[in-house]
Amino acid sequence: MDIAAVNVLSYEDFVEVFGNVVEKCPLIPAAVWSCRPFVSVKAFEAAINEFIDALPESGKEGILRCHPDLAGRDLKSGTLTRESLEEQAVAGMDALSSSEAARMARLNEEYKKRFGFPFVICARMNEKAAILQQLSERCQNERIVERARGIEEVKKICRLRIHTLLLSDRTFKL
Ligand SMILES: NC(=O)N[C@H]1NC(=O)NC1=O
Repeated sequence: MDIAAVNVLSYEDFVEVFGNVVEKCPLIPAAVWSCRPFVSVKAFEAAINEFIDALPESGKEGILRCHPDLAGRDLKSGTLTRESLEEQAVAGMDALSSSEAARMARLNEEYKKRFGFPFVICARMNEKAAILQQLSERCQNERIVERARGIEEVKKICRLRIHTLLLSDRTFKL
């Protein structure tokens, strides 16, 4: 699917296709639909980023809170979204040793307790060891720094999800 095909989608189809480009936040593509026509995929991504940037800080934290923990409860219970499951598998989150899993769980809890939102990182752009290291380092940051950092990671995840959808056969058939 190219940007011309994206631009002619009804809002129902648009939200069906792009509804989870920001994890569990279909409101974002639903809002951005009215910015069409997009001149390019980059412009589509920019419209989403601008919408996110214009949110109050509480809204940005809300976006972060819609993300499942890495190697967390949803992965164990099989309730991750399709996108998140794929991303976590690429980063090896479904194949942690028991000591890695224990460390991840402990640091995820420490992070959430400190900031009030979960640790978010673009799993497709990081390997297991880098994720654990970043989680440990980012636990030391200030809350404002982490909120901004998490949102930048959300944008990276979103960009990769859009690219995957535009390349996939499923989207093309719509
Ligand atoms: N917590 C967190 O980073 N979650 C995610 N990261 C990612 O790439 N996909 C996710 O669901």
